[in-house]
Amino acid sequence: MSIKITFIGAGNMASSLAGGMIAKGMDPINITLCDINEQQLAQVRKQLQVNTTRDNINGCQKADVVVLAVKPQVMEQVLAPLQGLFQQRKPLVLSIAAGITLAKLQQWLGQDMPIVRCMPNTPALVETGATGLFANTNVTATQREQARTVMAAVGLALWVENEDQIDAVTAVSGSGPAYFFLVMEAMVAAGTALGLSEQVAKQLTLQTALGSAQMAITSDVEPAELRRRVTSPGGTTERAIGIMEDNKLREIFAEALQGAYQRSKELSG
Ligand SMILES: NC(=O)C1=CN([C@@H]2O[C@H](COP(=O)(O)OP(=O)(O)OC[C@H]3O[C@@H](n4cnc5c(N)ncnc54)[C@H](O)[C@@H]3O)[C@@H](O)[C@H]2O)C=CC1
Ligand SMILES: O=C(O)[C@@H]1CCC=N1
Repeated sequence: MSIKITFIGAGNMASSLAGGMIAKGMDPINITLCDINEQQLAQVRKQLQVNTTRDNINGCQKADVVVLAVKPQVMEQVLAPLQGLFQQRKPLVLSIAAGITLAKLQQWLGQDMPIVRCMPNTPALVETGATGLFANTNVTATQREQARTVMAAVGLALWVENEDQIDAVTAVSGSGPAYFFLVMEAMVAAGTALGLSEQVAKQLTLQTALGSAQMAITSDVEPAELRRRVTSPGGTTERAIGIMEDNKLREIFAEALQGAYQRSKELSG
């Protein structure tokens, strides 16, 4: 990939995406990260050997693709000074901000800008990210492929059918790693309470998470059936799953994801 990519914002997500792209073979010389925080820039320079700048306009001068990776709350003020340059150069803009609609981005950058809303997640850092994408009508077929290729460099990249589904993607996979990390935390704590050392409980938990995901991904069988195969009648799993069902685990997930979906909508203001 010899396209030039600039990230506005050099935080968690930008460094995960840039790190994943470099791990996939992209030359860091073609990657620029912009941030107002010099410490943040020093860290990514050291970690990734990318170009960095505190000047967003300067950082976007040569970019073919600009990834908007600042918090949704500051997006409007960050984009205002960039509108002139973007109108001249028309780079492909990928926004990863939760809840910021294409309508808002077009209002801030120009109605004719090619923009793709993307919702990645942090496992992009280890090339196992999951991203949902939706493009506005200014994006050409070549640019669609460019956007997909950028995100596919760090994992699964899927187009969704309409913009509303990006909020659902945010609830499922954007925020999703945090749900699994919480489950890991809870299992390690519970295993430790049962007498295992924290280190052993952690290793067993993480390997179990990895193995379960691997099985679910590679098998033709549905997760529900894989679960049943672990659950011997009258056995230990049945007892544990029964307690989870009695405590309404499914309802908790339904409510939690509905909350994330609603919050994604609220962030669009
Ligand atoms: N963290 C996650 O798991 C995911 C986050 N997102 C989205 O990614 C975006 C970034 O999130 P994080 O990386 O977690 O946030 P972060 O807080 O780690 O990074 C944001 C960076 O933007 C910088 N910044 C603030 N004002 C700036 C300006 N005027 N010019 C340049 N840089 C500026 C901050 O200094 C900070 O380093 C958000 O919009 C979020 O909704 C999307 C998917 C997953
Ligand atoms: O929590 C958030 O708002 C962002 C979006 C998805 C993951 N992190």
